[in-house]
Amino acid sequence: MMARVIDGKTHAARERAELAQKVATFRRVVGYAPRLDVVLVGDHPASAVYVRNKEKAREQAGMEGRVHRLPAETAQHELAALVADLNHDPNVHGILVQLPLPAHLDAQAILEAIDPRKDVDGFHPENVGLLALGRPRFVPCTPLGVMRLLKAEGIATTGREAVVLGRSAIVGLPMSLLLAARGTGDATTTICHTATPDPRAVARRADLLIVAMGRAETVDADWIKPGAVVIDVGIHKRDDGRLVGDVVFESAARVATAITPVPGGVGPMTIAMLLNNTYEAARAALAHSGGVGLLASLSEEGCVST
Ligand SMILES: Nc1nc(=O)c2c([nH]1)NC[C@@H]1CN(c3ccc(C(=O)N[C@@H](CCC(=O)O)C(=O)O)cc3)C=[N+]21
Repeated sequence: MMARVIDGKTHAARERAELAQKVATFRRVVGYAPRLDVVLVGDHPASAVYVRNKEKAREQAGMEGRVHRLPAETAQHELAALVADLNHDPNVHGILVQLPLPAHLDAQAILEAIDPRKDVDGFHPENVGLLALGRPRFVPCTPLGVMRLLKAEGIATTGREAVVLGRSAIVGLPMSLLLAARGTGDATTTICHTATPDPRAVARRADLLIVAMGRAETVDADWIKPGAVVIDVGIHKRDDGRLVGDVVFESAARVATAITPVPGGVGPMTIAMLLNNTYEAARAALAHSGGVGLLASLSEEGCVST
């Protein structure tokens, strides 16, 4: 029996359509649209593609935004100055600095310079801390997208064994926090990383296996308990141009009960969640600036946060 293939593209399209409705109402009631500004430094080829995809999705959702393209040799203080400008611009609700940054720049310092209330990536230490404490504000888009995908597919996590392969700050760590969180994942959650002696043996215990190790086509059928759900967060371009994940899809799909493909799995959900976070940032900014009456009108129109 081949696994069911989880269609992230369709789920993401539905998420974006629902968001577009909320954005249209927001614009009508409040008089402007949520705005996401993206900062792209240099000409990393994959980043250029991702940023273009984000732009397309943002426009389709009816949201405002700009892309700030800076040359690869931009200095730390120049990038920091742009971030400060965006922090202070009341028309900008969400800020995303595309990673990776060129090697001479200190990415951590830049991420910490972003106003945490505009940090729609959820990478600022304040937002990571809130998530760790079970009081999430902005949750990183990829793990949030995975949780939405599981929910939409009717895949329960409560009381199940979840294994996360990878402990990165942008995927593995927040993914583990969400899976373990009370009232969110409620799963028994294990993290495997580069110091785990036998990650395959641990992976094989998983009812739900999240693969985010950043190594092309590494996890095959031998890593998977029969009937497990497999979520592949990896994305790599092979020499022949083909996109692949961290999972050997054909092999894994023979053992799993459901699996995400690459492309068309987690990636499209990531972008949809980025736009959702930006909408929430705009709502929160409105509340903060005393737009209580307008917020009430939004709620009456059914635009409640989820
Ligand atoms: N500050 C920051 N925030 C990010 O969220 C961020 C980042 N930097 N740097 C790079 C990674 C990667 N990432 C992806 C988003 C969408 C797809 C996506 O839509 N993938 C499509 C295919 C895209 C293609 O055709 O190349 C798919 O999987 O179907 C992939 C990868 C966000 N990232």
